[in-house]
Amino acid sequence: MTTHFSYPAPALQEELKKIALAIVAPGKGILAADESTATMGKRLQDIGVENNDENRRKYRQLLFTTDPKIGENISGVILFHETLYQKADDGTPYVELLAKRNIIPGIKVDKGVVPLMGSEDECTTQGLDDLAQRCAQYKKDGCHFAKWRCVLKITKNTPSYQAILENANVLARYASICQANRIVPIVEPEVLPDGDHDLDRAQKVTETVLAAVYKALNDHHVFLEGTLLKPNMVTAGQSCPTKYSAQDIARATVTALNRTVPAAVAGITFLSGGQSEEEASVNLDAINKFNGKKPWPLTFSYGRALQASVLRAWGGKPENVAAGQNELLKRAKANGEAALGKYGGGVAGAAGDSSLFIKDHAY
Ligand SMILES: O=P(O)(O)OC[C@H]1O[C@](O)(COP(=O)(O)O)[C@@H](O)[C@@H]1O
Repeated sequence: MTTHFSYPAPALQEELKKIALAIVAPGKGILAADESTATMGKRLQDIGVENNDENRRKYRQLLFTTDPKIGENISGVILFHETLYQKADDGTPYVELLAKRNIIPGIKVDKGVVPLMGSEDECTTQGLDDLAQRCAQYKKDGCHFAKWRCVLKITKNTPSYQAILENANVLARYASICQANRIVPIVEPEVLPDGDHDLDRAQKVTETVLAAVYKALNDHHVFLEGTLLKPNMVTAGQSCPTKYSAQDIARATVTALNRTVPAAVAGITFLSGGQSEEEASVNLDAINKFNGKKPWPLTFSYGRALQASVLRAWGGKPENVAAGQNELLKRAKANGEAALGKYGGGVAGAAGDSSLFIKDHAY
C-alpha cells in the first residue's frame, strides 16, 4: 500500500477550516431544512397542507424570514436543491435572507438511499456520479457546506460488514469531492433507532460504524479539520423495554465518539433521529455537561426537533407565520444553550413532548 499523497493546498485547508469552525461556533448549530420533496410531503400532510412548490416555498420563507436574532443560535441551514433557487414574496433570494442573518447556506447533495442486493433490507446512498460538477455550481451559488446521509440499521444480523464498508466508502468519496470543490462535507452515518436493542448494543454498533467511516476518510485523504460529523446520539432502540436517563445517553455517546472520532475533526453536529424536541435539547445538554474528554464542539443539526412545533403552530395559515417563527426562535435558543451545557429544560413547544419517531426513516 502506497502512502504517497498530497495534502490540500494551505489556502484550501484554511478556507475549509474557517467554514467548519464558524458552523460550530459556541452556542450555535444547524437547522436541517433539507427535507426532500417526499419527506416534506409527509411533514405537510401532518398539518393538512398540500405538498406543492408554492406551499414548500411559503414554509421555507417562514423559516428564513424569522427575526435576525435567530443568527445568534443558528449558524448554518441545510437546503434542498429546490429551496436554494427559491425567492421570498418580495423577490429576495433565500440565500440573501440567510446572509442577512449571518447564516451560512449548505446543501443536501445525496440523491437518496437504494437497496443493497443480497442484504437484509440494508441500503447505501447514491449521488456520486455528477457530484463534482454539482458541488462546483453550488459553491458559485453561495453554498459553503454540504450534507450526505447514509443509513444503517440494527437488527440481529445487521449492520452487515457489506453495509458498514460500503457506506463508509461512499461517505469518504463524497467528502473528498466536496473538499476538492471548497465545500465542507458533513459526514452523516445515521444508525437508526428502530428496534428493541439496548444502549450497549447501540453504542457498539455506533463505534463500529464510526471506526469504519474514519478509516475510509483517511484512505481517501480527507482533510479532517475541514469536516463535520453528523452522528446519531447513542440511544437504545425505540422499542427497548429498558428506559435510560439523559446521563446514560450522554455517557454512551461521548464514550463512543472518544473511541472512534479523531480530535482533528472540526465539530460534531448531532441529528435528532425522532427524539421529541425537548428530549433532543435535554440529551444534547447532558452530553455537553458530561464530565469526560470532549475535544470537539458538540452541537445540533436538527430537522424534526427544530421544526415540529413550527409546523404545528403555522398550520399553513398566513396569520400564523409569526407564531411559527416564535417556535423556531424558542427551540433554536434552547438548543444553543444545550450546546453550551447550559439548558435549564422545560421550554415547551406547540408540538409538546410528542415523539417524532418515524419507523425506518430511510427514504
Ligand atoms: O429523508 P430526507 O428527506 O433525505 O431527510 C432526512 C432528514 O434527516 C436529517 O438528516 C436529520 O433530521 P432529523 O434531525 O429530523 O433526524 C435532516 O437533515 C434531513 O432533513
